[in-house]
Amino acid sequence: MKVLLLGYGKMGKTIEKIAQERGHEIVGRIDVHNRADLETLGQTDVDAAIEFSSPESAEENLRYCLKRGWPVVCGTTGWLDHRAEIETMCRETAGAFFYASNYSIGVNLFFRLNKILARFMKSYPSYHVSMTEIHHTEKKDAPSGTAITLAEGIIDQLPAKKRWINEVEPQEDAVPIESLREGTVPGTHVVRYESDVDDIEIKHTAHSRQGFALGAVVAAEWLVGKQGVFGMEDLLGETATV
Ligand SMILES: NC(=O)C1=CN([C@@H]2O[C@H](COP(=O)(O)OP(=O)(O)OC[C@H]3O[C@@H](n4cnc5c(N)ncnc54)[C@H](OP(=O)(O)O)[C@@H]3O)[C@@H](O)[C@H]2O)C=CC1
Ligand SMILES: O=C(O)C1=N[C@H](C(=O)O)C[C@H](O)C1
Repeated sequence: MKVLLLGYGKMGKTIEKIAQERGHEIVGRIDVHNRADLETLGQTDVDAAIEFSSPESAEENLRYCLKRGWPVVCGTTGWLDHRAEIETMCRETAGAFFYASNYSIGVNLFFRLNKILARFMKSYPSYHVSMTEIHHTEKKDAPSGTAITLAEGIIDQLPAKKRWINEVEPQEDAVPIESLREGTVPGTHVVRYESDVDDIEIKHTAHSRQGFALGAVVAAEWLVGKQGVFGMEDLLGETATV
């Protein structure tokens, strides 16, 4: 597979290594300084683009890929106010777009566990839900995309919770998300239910970026030849061996 990397930072470089180990060819490494190189790539030079850039640049990059007819896997967080427009453009152009706030298998299992736990906790209103996410100090967005997906899973299950807030002070109708930025932490997420007498916590700790990068490459392999808007539920429904 001929892979175009849009965003060549920490994730772009980790994805490059894994893609090459899996036998793929990297046909472009685009960052903020060499965007003009995109114009030199022809329609058939790219089988799949993998977009891990910044909250400010993702939407433009995605529009560009869809315009060029390149299937695109996106992992960038913090741009989702524009998600509906990109999904519409994908359908209108008969393109292929895959998005996940987190590509690691472990986190996607954690998403499921989070929903199951929230469903249980619905019957125990004396427990107060809150979340903490910890990431490296270079992270641009807060809360993390993963934390937002977890909060959405809780809001789906707990009728009293209508929204998330990125602050620690509790509010009756909100899931509070605390965002901590420490050293080089790849990504840690904790969901907590606290009562006067005890606490229940579930936690996912990424040890490196390998899991995110492998998931993104597998998603690109899966996306080639498809049309539509996809996410991890579509991929994991079919793949047990990632
Ligand atoms: N979904 C998932 O599983 C994961 C998602 N992420 C998300 O991926 C994104 C990238 O993370 P990370 O690699 O750590 O960040 P980095 O800051 O290390 O890398 C971002 C890269 O994007 C480049 N960039 C900036 N603007 C543009 C542009 N207009 N076109 C092309 N490239 C551009 C930057 O260039 P320059 O350095 O020159 O500014 C940089 O090379 C973040 O949003 C992060 O939250 C991260 C891990 C997992
Ligand atoms: O910026 C990061 O590093 C990460 N971002 C994603 C997010 O915002 O959830 C995924 C992972 O936690 C690492």
